Amino acid sequence: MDIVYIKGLKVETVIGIYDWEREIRQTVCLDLKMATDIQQAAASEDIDSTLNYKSVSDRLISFIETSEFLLVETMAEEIAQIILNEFGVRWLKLKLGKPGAVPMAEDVGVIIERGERF
Ligand SMILES: Nc1nc2c(c(=O)[nH]1)N=C([C@H](O)[C@@H](O)CO)CN2
Repeated sequence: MDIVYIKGLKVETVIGIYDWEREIRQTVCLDLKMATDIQQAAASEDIDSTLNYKSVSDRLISFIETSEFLLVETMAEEIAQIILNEFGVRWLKLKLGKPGAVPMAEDVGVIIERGERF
């Protein structure tokens, strides 16, 4: 199993449970590992033979920028389902951080795995 990854993808969005959070945009930061097989692309150098991290990034940026979730849990789950359903990924690990949410902490958030490893 090979991995295509995206690290430190930062997107501004409306997220949070408090009234004041519904009035501002905050940064969420994604680290994403997606299982794939890179051998065909490595041999052919054909971008269509692999998982295009630019395409995944663009889709997620668009989705997150227009979303208005209360919880990071819900956003993480929805992101995972987009990757599994739209990009044919069979397993992923997603870290979704909300840096700045807890001033005394460097970062807070969730880490989830979805799908089956192969
Ligand atoms: N497990 C979670 N805990 C908290 C969340 C969350 O989304 N998941 N959200 C908040 C607030 O919105 C917080 O980010 C504001 O500081 C608190 N706890």
